[in-house]
Amino acid sequence: MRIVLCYPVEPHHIAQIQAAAPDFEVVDAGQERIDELLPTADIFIGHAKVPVDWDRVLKANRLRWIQSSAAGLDHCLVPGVIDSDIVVSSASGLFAPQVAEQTMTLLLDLIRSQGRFNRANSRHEFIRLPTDDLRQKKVGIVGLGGNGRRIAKVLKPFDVSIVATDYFSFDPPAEVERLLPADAVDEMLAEVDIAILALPLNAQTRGMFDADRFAKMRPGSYFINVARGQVVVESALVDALDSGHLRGAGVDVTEVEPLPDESPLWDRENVIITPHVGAQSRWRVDDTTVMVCENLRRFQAGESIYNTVDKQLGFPSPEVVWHG
Ligand SMILES: NC(=O)c1ccc[n+]([C@@H]2O[C@H](COP(=O)([O-])OP(=O)(O)OC[C@H]3O[C@@H](n4cnc5c(N)ncnc54)[C@H](O)[C@@H]3O)[C@@H](O)[C@H]2O)c1
Ligand SMILES: O=C(O)[C@H](O)COP(=O)(O)O
Repeated sequence: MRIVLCYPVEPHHIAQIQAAAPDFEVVDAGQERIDELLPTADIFIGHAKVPVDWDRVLKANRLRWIQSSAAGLDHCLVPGVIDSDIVVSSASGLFAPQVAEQTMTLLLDLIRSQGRFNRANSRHEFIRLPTDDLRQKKVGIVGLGGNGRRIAKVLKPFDVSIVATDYFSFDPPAEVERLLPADAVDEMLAEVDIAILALPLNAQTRGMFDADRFAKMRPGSYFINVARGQVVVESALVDALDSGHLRGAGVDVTEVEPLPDESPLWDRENVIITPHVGAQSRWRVDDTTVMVCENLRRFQAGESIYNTVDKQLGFPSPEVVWHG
């Protein structure tokens, strides 16, 4: 039995995984050998950044479990995998602390005019501009999973009120005043000053923030995306910024990555861009390995695996999300 992995492990992480699954051969494919080695895997752990020939993997008929090292599963939930018996689990919630910090970075930079100050600083200009305030704002979080909940927890002490939407119905944490169903997103957008996207990319959410949806947002509101760029029709976001309907946007993810040189999102003082670094952390690989080892133990014991997804939905239910 073979585990093939491709997240950036060091030898001590491999030793940890080997100890958790002594009967398995553990092979570090890196990104370079992933396409070659995936058909030989019983378990795959990682996030392939290179094209994978999934037909070949499915034909080999060996793979039993994909443990994604990313929360987003758009890299592996292809139709053949969805229709197969392969179990798929995500890294949902694993990066919640750093995604929440990234959200705060984008939000505070935007509201406190840091984009303008950075540009002025690069010209050695000491300008004093009025800024906006975070306190007393109403925030709407679209997707109250691992990331959304942590964002709510970190935001609340800034004296904001928070509402959210989610696909599932559950008792929200104390920081969230009201949890609405996913299809009430327009109702929520009409009442908030800041919308934060923390939902997965799937067939239902691709292009969900288009011109009609941006028009539902309150005039002068802010938009933050720490989810996936393709949930947004970026030309519609640009139009909403150009018209002044939106006051600003902070994006860690964009429709095309890297963001093309000619994108109108560059060079705007009211847009803060970070290069998809929401999951980055000095502890990322260590934390991932802890979850991987616990899930390996559960897999071998025939117990339920954290973050197992209903493959038709593409995301895990709140009861199984990993909270560290
Ligand atoms: N910027 C980054 O580096 C970064 C890091 C981690 C995750 N992500 C993205 O963020 C997403 C969320 O991550 P997570 O760890 O919180 O995952 P998660 O699975 O814990 O949470 C996703 C939540 O979204 C909800 N949801 C699904 N469809 C919805 C809809 N139409 N409207 C409202 N809610 C909906 C789900 O019910 C779930 O509670 C991931 O799928 C990934 O694409 C980005
Ligand atoms: O979905 C995620 O977990 C993040 O977007 C991280 O993606 P990455 O593996 O490319 O950093």
